Amino acid sequence: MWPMLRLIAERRGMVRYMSVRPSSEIHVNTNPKKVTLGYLQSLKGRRDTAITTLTAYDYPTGRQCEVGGIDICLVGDSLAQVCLGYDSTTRLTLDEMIHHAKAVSRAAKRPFLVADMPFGTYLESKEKTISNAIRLIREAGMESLKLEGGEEIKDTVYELTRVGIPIMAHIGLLPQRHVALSGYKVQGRDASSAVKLFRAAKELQDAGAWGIVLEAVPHRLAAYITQRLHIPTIGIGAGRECDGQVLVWDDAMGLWAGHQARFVRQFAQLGHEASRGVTEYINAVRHRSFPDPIQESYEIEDTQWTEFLNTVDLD
Ligand SMILES: Nc1nc(=O)c2c([nH]1)NC[C@@H]1CN(c3ccc(C(=O)N[C@@H](CCC(=O)O)C(=O)O)cc3)CN21
Ligand SMILES: CC(C)C(=O)C(=O)O
Repeated sequence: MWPMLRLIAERRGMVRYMSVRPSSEIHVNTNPKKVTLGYLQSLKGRRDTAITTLTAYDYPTGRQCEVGGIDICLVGDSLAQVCLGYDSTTRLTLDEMIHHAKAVSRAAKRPFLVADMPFGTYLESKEKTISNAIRLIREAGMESLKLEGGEEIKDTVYELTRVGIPIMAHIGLLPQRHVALSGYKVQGRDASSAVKLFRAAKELQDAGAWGIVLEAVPHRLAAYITQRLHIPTIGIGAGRECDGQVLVWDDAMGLWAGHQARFVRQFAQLGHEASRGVTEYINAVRHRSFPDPIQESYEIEDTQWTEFLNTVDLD
């Protein structure tokens, strides 16, 4: 856009969120080929592009990710809250996760598919963890699994990686531990907790994680971690220096009516649109303008109708 036009548009709030960089310089993967770990790794440290991730919970959201060209579809355990109406992700069962992840994998073929291991499914024993992980890969068609936790879960990450299951780590704000952490709070805001997070990131990388989600950490810390790891970082509330970004589908699309974290930006207002649609539908039904007798209804030929009436009149 011409600088003058941009200025006018900016003043009118039309390009509030547009990058200052001309879009021609931004690398976009238009390759319809399957997103692989190798491709994601190749995006590490790239300044001219970023790994795009959205959560998906069912066939339609998986389909939108597929068609829109999203790199990673995450079947996050936020599923518990945004789709199933539970008050915490800790309520989600493995069977519920598998049921939804299956639907996503039927829809999203090109994106790399990652599912959260639900709370408690990777804590009991090594054997139980591996058999739960195998169900998510075999039954649900997932390609990788995400685990919340710091250096205390590095052995689990190692064991799963060793049997050939690609693992994504997740540090910072850990929603599965919201009770232990006294709520959903930004992590790594003081020097000692920042050190812990940095060390955890390195340990998880050494344990074999192929990538790591950084949730709700100061952007300077996320940038520091990103620069010092050789695996991609995917941020949520972790600033723009991460190798990629992730948002919850319902947050990004304006479908979530509950609490919105500071890091949420709505890229569409589907909730408003759906409310408008419901109201319009109710009005049309009550005013008997729906359905239209020609466009939205079916005919029976006059001769058939007469024959019908003659037949029933005889009864
Ligand atoms: N709709 C939705 N979006 C999410 O991102 C999300 C879920 N649900 N459910 C599971 C977890 C929970 N998450 C959350 C929930 C709340 C905050 C939050 O309110 N954070 C405060 C931080 C305040 C502070 O420590 O200063 C904020 O105001 O951003 C953050 C992440 C992320 N996940
Ligand atoms: C917010 C993302 C990273 C997540 O873990 C989830 O959707 O559960």
